[in-house]
Amino acid sequence: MPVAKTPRPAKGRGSRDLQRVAVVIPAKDEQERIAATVRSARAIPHVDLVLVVDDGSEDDTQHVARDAGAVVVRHSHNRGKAAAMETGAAVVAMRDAPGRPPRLLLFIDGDLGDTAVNTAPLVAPVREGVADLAIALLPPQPGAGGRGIVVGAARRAIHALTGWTPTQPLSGMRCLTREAFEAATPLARGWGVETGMTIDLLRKGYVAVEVPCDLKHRASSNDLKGQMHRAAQYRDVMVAVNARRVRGAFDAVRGVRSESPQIRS
Ligand SMILES: O=c1ccn([C@@H]2O[C@H](COP(=O)(O)OP(=O)(O)O[C@H]3O[C@H](CO)[C@@H](O)[C@H](O)[C@H]3O)[C@@H](O)[C@H]2O)c(=O)[nH]1
Ligand SMILES: O=C(O)[C@H](O)COP(=O)(O)O
Repeated sequence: MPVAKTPRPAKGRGSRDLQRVAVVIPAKDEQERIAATVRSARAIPHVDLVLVVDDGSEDDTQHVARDAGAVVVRHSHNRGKAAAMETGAAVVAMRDAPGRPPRLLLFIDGDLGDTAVNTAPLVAPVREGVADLAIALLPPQPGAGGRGIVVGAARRAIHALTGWTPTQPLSGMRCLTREAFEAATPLARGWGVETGMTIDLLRKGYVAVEVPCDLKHRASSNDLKGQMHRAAQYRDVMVAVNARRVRGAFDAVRGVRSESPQIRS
């Protein structure tokens, strides 16, 4: 059984029982699905805050999310998913209560709809100190048109830099401790955020697990829009990876030792 880098307080001494979870939802133009996603996320055990970061939507995402019971903050213009995650984490920190452990952060996408509650299995391994980072493994998605090019590139890069071969390196549904989140900042930009976070945390000795979750999202199809989206994903993943390759080479020259990665699946 893996053990997280940072031990959690023992059960029964009060602290772990007080550990709450904030769901953070970066959302751009998600008015069709955000209400169902928010309502479903509110049903996840230990969640006492559902925060939607409206990333400069041009539709009614912010009002629909608020009406569904979320706390909503908004970027006045679109800044990309990673920036929305950083905004969300900063707002959660402002709302963490003194005397309580900082909330765990559960990042989920805005398009999960009624299946958002099925990210609940990501919380237990982090809350119980089995892992610092729990990443959702999704079942095959109907209508998905990818050929595995971006996924394959991210997977190979993570393996080359950490020794771990993740099954779904781009999966954005992930729960982590506040400490691990801070260790992963500044986040890689845009669509490189998951790949960068996984590399950074494993290199620092944090423990990652992948957990199957029965989720359904709006998968990109094979049309022009889908291909453009994949091209942007590929660009951002490669920027994140190359920055970390360079940093790794610098650290090697300066004699900085990364902790041996703790990897479980
Ligand atoms: O500028 C943007 C674009 C998207 N989003 C939100 O980010 C989430 C993920 O976007 P989506 O369009 O659903 O992306 P996917 O193609 O489904 O992305 C997959 O791959 C991404 C990495 O490339 C991960 O971030 C996602 O979690 C994963 O589902 C959604 O809630 C979006 O509303 C933003 O907040 N800002
Ligand atoms: O559809 C997906 O899984 C992502 O957009 C990545 O695309 P890929 O299948 O080309 O890796």
